[in-house]
Amino acid sequence: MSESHRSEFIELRKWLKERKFEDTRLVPASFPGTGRGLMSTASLQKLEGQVIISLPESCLLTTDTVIRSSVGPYIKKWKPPLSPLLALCTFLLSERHAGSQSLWKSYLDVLPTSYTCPVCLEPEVVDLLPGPLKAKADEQRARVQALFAASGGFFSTLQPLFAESVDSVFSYQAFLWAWCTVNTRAVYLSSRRQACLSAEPDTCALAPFLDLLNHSPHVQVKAAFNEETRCYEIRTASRCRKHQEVFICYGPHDNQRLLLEYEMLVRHLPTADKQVHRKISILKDHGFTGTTGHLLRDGSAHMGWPSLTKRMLCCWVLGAISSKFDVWMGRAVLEATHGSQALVSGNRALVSDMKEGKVSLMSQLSLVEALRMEELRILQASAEILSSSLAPFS
Ligand SMILES: C[S@@+](CC[C@H](N)C(=O)[O-])C[C@H]1O[C@@H](n2cnc3c(N)ncnc32)[C@H](O)[C@@H]1O
Repeated sequence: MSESHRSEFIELRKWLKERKFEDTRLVPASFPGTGRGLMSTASLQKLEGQVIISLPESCLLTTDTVIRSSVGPYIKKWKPPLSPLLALCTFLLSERHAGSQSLWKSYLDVLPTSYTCPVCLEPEVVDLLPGPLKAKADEQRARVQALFAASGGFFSTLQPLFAESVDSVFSYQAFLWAWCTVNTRAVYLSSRRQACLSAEPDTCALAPFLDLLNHSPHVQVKAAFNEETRCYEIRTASRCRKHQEVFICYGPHDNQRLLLEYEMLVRHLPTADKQVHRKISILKDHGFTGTTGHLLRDGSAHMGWPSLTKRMLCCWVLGAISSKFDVWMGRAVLEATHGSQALVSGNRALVSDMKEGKVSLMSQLSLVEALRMEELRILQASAEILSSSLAPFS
């Protein structure tokens, strides 16, 4: 359903037009599976390298924008220098506080008000995440908390800019919102270097409107800043029909997207595999040490949440069963896969029970439930593949 009639999107269009961006081929819309995204109003034919969106430099929010703004002089003075990420977060919070006075109001008004990034989840929800994701969530939370704690001194220097206490403008909750905004929405720009910022890579830019594009692993895109047109351009090699959602591919760096990648690995199992030895060596790198006993111990339910990576790599190896080694490894992994399915089903049931008791955590628990469902489907698919691969040997 198109959302272009909503007042915030009408304002955003005006704002973009003032900055020389006009595009009638893409409109904001809400989709049943992916939520808010961009819909094509015309058929986008498969044309190698066709530009689907071209956003002028003036619309991009980069550290240049930050340095030129009211917080710029404070950033320039602060030692040791701020990281580019902290500079962007500071700007977002300062502009959000400025409200209707902000030049970026039209963009800020369409940003999500809350996020379900692992760092925002309640600890009791994080505990329900699959093991590897929980470890990443814990690490991410520690990193963000440390960054916030280390930034208090700088935030206090900004007091002359605000009528209210900087503690409320730059509260931890506000900081989390800004951090998640940058982390979930920024596009990659080739590195620049601001003399007044730390040497960490300065590669993030917020790209209003363009950042409404959702991810699909099934499309091929190229995204880059075009030095000639001075626009950030996305080119696609994928077809999109009229009134359908237009996707881009965010790449391999997004945690949740990694699950989707595993699914693709299952679907694209090779029928004949010439690289089985190489794959076995990869398996070993991932903890399968090469004897049945080790494999069972490592891959069975005893270890809690067996890593999906290991399981998927096993399936990959078993795309061609060429030796006895493959057969016993396959059987052991199949057994472990069945054990994991039971564990994942149990965890999912636990999440469903919790949802009934904790209405306030509903959206967070729904996310965990979706992840667990995904995990279950992957395990079921793995078990099916393994069973059929092993059938000739039983
Ligand atoms: C760059 S924004 C894309 C626009 C976003 N949906 C919005 O409403 O502002 C990235 C965020 O969109 C959501 N997203 C992107 N691709 C998705 C997908 N395929 N399915 C569900 N949510 C998706 C995730 O919350 C992600 O953090």
